[in-house]
Amino acid sequence: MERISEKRYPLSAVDYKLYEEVGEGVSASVFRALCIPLNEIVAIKVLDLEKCNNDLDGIRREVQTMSLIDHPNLLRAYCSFTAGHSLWVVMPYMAGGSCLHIMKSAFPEGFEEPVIATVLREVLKALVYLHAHGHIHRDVKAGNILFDSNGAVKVADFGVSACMFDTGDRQRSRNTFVGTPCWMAPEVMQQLHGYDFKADIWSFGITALELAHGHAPFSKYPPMKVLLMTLQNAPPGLDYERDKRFSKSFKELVATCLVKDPKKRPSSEKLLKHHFFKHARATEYLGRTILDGLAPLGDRFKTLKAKEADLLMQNKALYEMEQLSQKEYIRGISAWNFNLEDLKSQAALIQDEDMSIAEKQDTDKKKDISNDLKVPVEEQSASNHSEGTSTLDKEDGFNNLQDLESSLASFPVKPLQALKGCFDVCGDDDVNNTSPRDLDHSYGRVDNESSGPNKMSPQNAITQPKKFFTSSLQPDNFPKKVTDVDRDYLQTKYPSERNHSGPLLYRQRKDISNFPSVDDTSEGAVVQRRGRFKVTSADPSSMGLSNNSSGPVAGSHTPTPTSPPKQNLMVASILPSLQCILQQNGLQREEIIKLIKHTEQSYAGKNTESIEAGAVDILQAPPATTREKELHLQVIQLQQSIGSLVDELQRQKMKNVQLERQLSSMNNKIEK
Ligand SMILES: Nc1ncnc2c1ncn2[C@@H]1O[C@H](COP(=O)(O)OP(=O)(O)OP(=O)(O)O)[C@@H](O)[C@H]1O
Repeated sequence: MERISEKRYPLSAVDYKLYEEVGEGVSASVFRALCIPLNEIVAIKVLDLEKCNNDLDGIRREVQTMSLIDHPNLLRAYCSFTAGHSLWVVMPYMAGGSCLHIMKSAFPEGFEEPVIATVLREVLKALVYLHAHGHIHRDVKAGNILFDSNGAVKVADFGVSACMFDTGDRQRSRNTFVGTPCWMAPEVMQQLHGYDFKADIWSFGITALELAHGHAPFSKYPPMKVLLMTLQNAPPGLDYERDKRFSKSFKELVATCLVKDPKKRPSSEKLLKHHFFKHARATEYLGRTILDGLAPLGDRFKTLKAKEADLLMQNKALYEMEQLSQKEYIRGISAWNFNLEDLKSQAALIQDEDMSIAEKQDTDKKKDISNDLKVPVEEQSASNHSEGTSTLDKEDGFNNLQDLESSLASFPVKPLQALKGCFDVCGDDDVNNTSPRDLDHSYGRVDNESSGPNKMSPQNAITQPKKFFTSSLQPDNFPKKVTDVDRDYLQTKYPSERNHSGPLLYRQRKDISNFPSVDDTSEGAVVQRRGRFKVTSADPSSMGLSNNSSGPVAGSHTPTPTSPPKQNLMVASILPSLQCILQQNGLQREEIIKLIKHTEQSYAGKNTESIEAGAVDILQAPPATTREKELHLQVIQLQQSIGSLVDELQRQKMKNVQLERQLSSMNNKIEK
């Protein structure tokens, strides 16, 4: 066991000389530095306290944990002090950088098995220590595994770690949603019964896959989708076909960790005895195999930053979006804390196009996806048989939400079906061809602003963009330009890149704004803030909808805080349906008006005399010429279409009325 250093590190900024930047996190930059009195190279994490908002408690916790730990595989803090508006945390300098950075720089397809075994064994030793001391790390991932110049491994980032022996607020924090979605254990997402150190074992399993492939499973999907996939799909794993290069014992190790039931996962201590670790070597092996030949950390960091800037510049739109959202998002991924029901209602609004985009972008990863998503449970870990097995229907992407749909079965028109109908009305191109600027406008982050369609000017479109569906602002074509490795890095650094949580909402808004009978589409004021997510409320009247219409995301009604979650979900889902029906009605009405105009014009143009005379009924007087006969036929056809459209309109109106009644009675029930 490493002894806590007897050296006394100075507690004043003047005693340190900052060199180049070697890393960047949520609200911190990490610098290589010289501790002048000790003549020692250290790393200093400089946290801008002003940017940390209210998270001083989290910072205090991280620094406290970092100072107290005493294990060779955990990155400890030598000391910390404030300097102006910053907090400086002095720690050992890890010249190799993070595992994620190394993969990005030199191993985009992942590492060989002996490297993986060696790294994972070291990480596991750190977890054994942490768990034995009552800590859950909660953010185990390649980005938090650091190497020194000799290949020694240290797990970093205790920003979100929790102590299992805590009481009060901190104990409660273990019932919150913390971690990074791709690495996050299902029980952490569910927040039903809290979680324990087994959550780290899940993240450890995901990290194993990350090291094997160069990216975490599901990393190409938006965070909300990752959550749903993790909860509802069979756990990811190494595939016997695709991952031939890996041993059976590695596959078993991964399968053992990625069991949805935390009780069935082994403890870190037990896992350390797994026969897979027989493949592990001394850490010097890492120095030789993965660190040798790499540029100095500062240069690599600069290169990655430049590459990242390049990627962002390639898609200026993305750049603009990220300017607005990255800090919040990055903060968000390490400290998610929001309500799963909100999440589900937002996820219900995800159209599955990201799936097809991802596939288009990355055809050779198709198998990957099918393995991750569609491999029958039997092919996964045997222990996972009883776990979630739903496959993802790429046609509509809605069977993730079967429970939602069935809960709405009592409605005359199932909302999700109505939504599908809406998609038919609004083509994909509408979304894909729309500039991100338009997207901004359509999302209209115009809290407290009454904004009709034509009021969505660039000036007023974004007033509070950061936390609001960050990623839905991403242009759909961005992933095409990003490789798997880039993707993973960006997923960590700019995780919203793939988050297309908004197209449906966008479409609805856009369509409504084009719809003449809906007066105003102003975006609602934010009424609830759950972590990075906001629940919005629009003025119902401004939506041109009944007061009973409701829906936390697309909608017009503040959910009753005391409502049972399922009812909230139902209420949340009705509004989009109503909007769709209204849109359809509107479109049909427009059609009818056009047809009537067309009919009148034809009639007026070709039968001026008859009309002027007002005596001849075009339908009764037999047409004289062939042309007249044609026109006559046309008029009859047009009248027939008008008739059927009017019928359809009536039907839709009836449905509207029924839905509104249902909604109103539901609201009454909820209020009771
Ligand atoms: N001691 C160190 N030596 C060398 N590089 C480091 C050290 N500590 C951190 N880094 C680099 O700086 C990056 C950011 O540091 P860190 O993860 O601590 O910040 P953070 O704000 O907690 O980030 P996040 O919450 O996004 O994981 C790391 O990913 C790593 O590449």
